[in-house]
Amino acid sequence: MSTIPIIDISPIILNKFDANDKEVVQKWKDVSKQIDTACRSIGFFYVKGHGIEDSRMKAIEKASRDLFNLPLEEKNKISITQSVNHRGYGEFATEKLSPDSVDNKETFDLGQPLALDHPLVADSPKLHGPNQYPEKLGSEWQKLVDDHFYTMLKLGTTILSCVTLSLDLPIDFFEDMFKFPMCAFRMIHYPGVEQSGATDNQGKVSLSAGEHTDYGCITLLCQDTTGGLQVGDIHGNWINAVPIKDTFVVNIGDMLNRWTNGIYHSTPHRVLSPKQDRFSYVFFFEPHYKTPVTCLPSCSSAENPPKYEPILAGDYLMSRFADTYTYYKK
Ligand SMILES: O=C(O)CCC(=O)C(=O)O
Ligand SMILES: [Fe+2]
Repeated sequence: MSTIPIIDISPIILNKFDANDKEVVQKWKDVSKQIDTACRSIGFFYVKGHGIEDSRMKAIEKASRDLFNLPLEEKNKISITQSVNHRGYGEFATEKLSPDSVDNKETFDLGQPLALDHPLVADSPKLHGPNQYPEKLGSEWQKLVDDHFYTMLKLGTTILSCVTLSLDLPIDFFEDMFKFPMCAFRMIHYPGVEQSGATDNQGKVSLSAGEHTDYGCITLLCQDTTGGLQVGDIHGNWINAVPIKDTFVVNIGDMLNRWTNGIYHSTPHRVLSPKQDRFSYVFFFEPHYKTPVTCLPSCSSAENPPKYEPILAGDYLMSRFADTYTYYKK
């Protein structure tokens, strides 16, 4: 059975990349190699030594409980179904990660707030623009989640730099593409259910998030101590991505799989129905809408020609959302 590697990224968190410092370059290469190996095999890894403080994650946990504890009427004032750019609160039964079942979860999505007159918003209003915040929780709440967005953006950028190094691309290759990104920070609440661990009469286990692959580039997940995330390996086994203190679970999404011509694996995963309420905090790391996702220069050869048609990153995400969100089909 495969295992999900734990990668200590502290050497690169503590040493900013500097092409003129051989020792530092070697540290970056060592960490990048481990990340690259995981991306080419199981497509999932844990990162530790990431520098994000436990106190921050505790504050985020409280912020998420405060949000989900609000009355439904209050939460629905900022419903994602009323948002033109996919931000805000998602009620139960809003999302279907697998076509077989509706997910048993509620969500809150937030991105980089851009003013309506920003050129990217004028051009691509479906995934760029303002956020919706719960008015009742005030400006402190808003500041905390906005700050967290930028903290996670920085971590995502660091991991992408490792990918850049591993794939022999110029170090600034992705820089402009991620300046005004479509990244989303998402809080998820899965309620505890009685049938946790049970199977139906066809032997199917009870799920709160159906089997799926992620749509974007890189996903960074912080989960509480409940457990339930499972990752599919190439042998058809489900591996438990058990909660490990002070780590993020990182995985590759379909967009990076396309970009790398299938070299990096976007791996199916799912969430078992928990016995008790479970909370997770996910950062989806994506470039701006107009980014052309075209086979990366180092990922094709005469024997391995590009497998996928070029597509704009935003068009790709939108096509995947259309398959997932029940409200998009109204
Ligand atoms: O909550 C989790 O552990 C996983 C969530 C997930 O896979 C997703 O939202 O794409
Ligand atoms: Fe996922």
